[in-house]
Amino acid sequence: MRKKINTSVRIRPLAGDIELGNHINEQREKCSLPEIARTGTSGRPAIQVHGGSLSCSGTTFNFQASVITGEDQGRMFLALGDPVLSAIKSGKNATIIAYGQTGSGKTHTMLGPPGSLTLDAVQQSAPNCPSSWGIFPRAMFQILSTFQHAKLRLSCVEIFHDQAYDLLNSRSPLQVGSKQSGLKFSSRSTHLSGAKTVNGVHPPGCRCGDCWKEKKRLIAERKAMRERGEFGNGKASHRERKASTSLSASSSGFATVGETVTRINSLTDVASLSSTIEATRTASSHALNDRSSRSHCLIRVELTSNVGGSALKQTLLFVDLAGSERISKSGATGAMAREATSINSSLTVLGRVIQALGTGKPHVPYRDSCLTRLLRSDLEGGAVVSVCICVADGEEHEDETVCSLRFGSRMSVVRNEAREEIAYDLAEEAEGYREKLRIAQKELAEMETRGYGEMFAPGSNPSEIRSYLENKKQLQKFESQLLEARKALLEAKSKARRVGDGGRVGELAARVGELKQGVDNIQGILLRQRSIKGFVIAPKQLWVNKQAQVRELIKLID
Ligand SMILES: Nc1ncnc2c1ncn2[C@@H]1O[C@H](COP(=O)(O)OP(=O)(O)OP(=O)(O)O)[C@@H](O)[C@H]1O
Repeated sequence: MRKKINTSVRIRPLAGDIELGNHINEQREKCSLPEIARTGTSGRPAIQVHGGSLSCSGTTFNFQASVITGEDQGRMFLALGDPVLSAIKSGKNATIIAYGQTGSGKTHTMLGPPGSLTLDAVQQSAPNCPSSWGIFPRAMFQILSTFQHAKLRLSCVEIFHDQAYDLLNSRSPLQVGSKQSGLKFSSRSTHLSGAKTVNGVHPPGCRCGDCWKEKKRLIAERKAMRERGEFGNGKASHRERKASTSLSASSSGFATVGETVTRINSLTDVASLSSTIEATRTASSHALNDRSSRSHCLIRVELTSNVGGSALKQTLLFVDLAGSERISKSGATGAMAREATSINSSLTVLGRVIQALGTGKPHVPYRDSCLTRLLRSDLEGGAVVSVCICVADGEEHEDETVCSLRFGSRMSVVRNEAREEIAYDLAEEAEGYREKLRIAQKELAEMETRGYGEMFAPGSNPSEIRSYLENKKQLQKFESQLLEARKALLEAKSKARRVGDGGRVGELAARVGELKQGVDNIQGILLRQRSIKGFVIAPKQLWVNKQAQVRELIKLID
């Protein structure tokens, strides 16, 4: 049966309320909202809640939503997390999306306040879940205790300037592939025919006559190899390619390819991965938020359980969107203003997608942004979807609040039908993936011998090559040290808040600063080395795609 998307509204208390502590919000929840909210706050409240409806700036919204005010993360989880857990128990996938203007509390709701997802917090609240934690870690806490024999794996992707990055692998860029065509890549080469060659080698994606002939020859050779049985039977192989290498063969839409996937066995793993995400995700400070996320963050958890000897794979997706932002209010300039424009335009596309789904339009513009491409299968019935609209109370936010509530009201009329996932033989599936991996690795090696990977132009200075490779290694080392130092700083800050003593915070903050400087320096040197004409020849798109496919298959077999 097609069900409406479960919508909740979370009202971030006025700034004064947050500073004064929980007791104000407790009173506020018990009493009639507007009057009590006016006491002891720095701003004036703008949102009124009357039974099931909300009004702001003269506009009333009657969509059926649970309205949560105050700082209590447990109540928020009851409204949003519970439907998700029931979906998982009934064999379906689940998705939770946090939407709202910048600073309205999306990250607070989805993950928790800055620096709260630490090992220190886990130890202090054991055996319970830390009270400040948001929906994602709370859901993991529940799943770890309910599905004790299930295998849990997590990956995390951020979308920044419409490009996907792997947050568990130093923000390395990720390809987005179509699930229906076995995660084939949708990106097209932008190089035009007649592109200049560098020392006789053609640039990636070159479409000149010679490259076109070479491509045709490669295709013919691969076909011949398949017919000779080296890549398996031709017809079967074609069918296999048609069947998706993604999680579910029947699913439509797009997915990132080859991102890092990490096992979760305990709440400690959840805290450790969450602090990696917090330390790696792109964030900056502006007038409306000290730590504003500049990217959309998609945390995907894969749960594999044993059902009568077969494996049932389900996914939970937690989406913390970047906030819509009025540049005049946030005061963003330069790169930050460009980030805001990119965030706003991807949210506009999401709005158009929701509008089209809600009004039953035949065309839904999923392809217009990376975010909507990745959410497509979930919105189309791949998952039970819940949305949390985050709004910030206060007259100064009225316009943005009305916009967010409008989005919520459009979202609340969208109906989708989440299918139950089917259990299947995991060993048989892994066998199929192994065969595909063998073929993909062979093709990758073949491409490398033909010079499709990153390489140095013939005749390059050997000492320059050595220094370039050394710098690349050094960058990796510095990046992992920076991540560890950032995580240690989060832990130290959490401990300092608890015991009221700064301890090693200053020392660690200085270390983070030094390492960041080191990373920036090496990145600058590498950029200069890469820009020496004809020194490094960038890998061809075909090779990049094949490499991502190999990583994806390894991930699926694991
Ligand atoms: N309900 C709440 N109770 C207490 N504090 C809150 C609440 N919501 C948000 N905050 C605090 O407000 C600040 C901004 O919140 P947060 O960073 O989650 O906003 P955001 O919507 O994710 O912003 P952006 O889109 O800029 O990333 C944080 O310090 C957060 O802890």
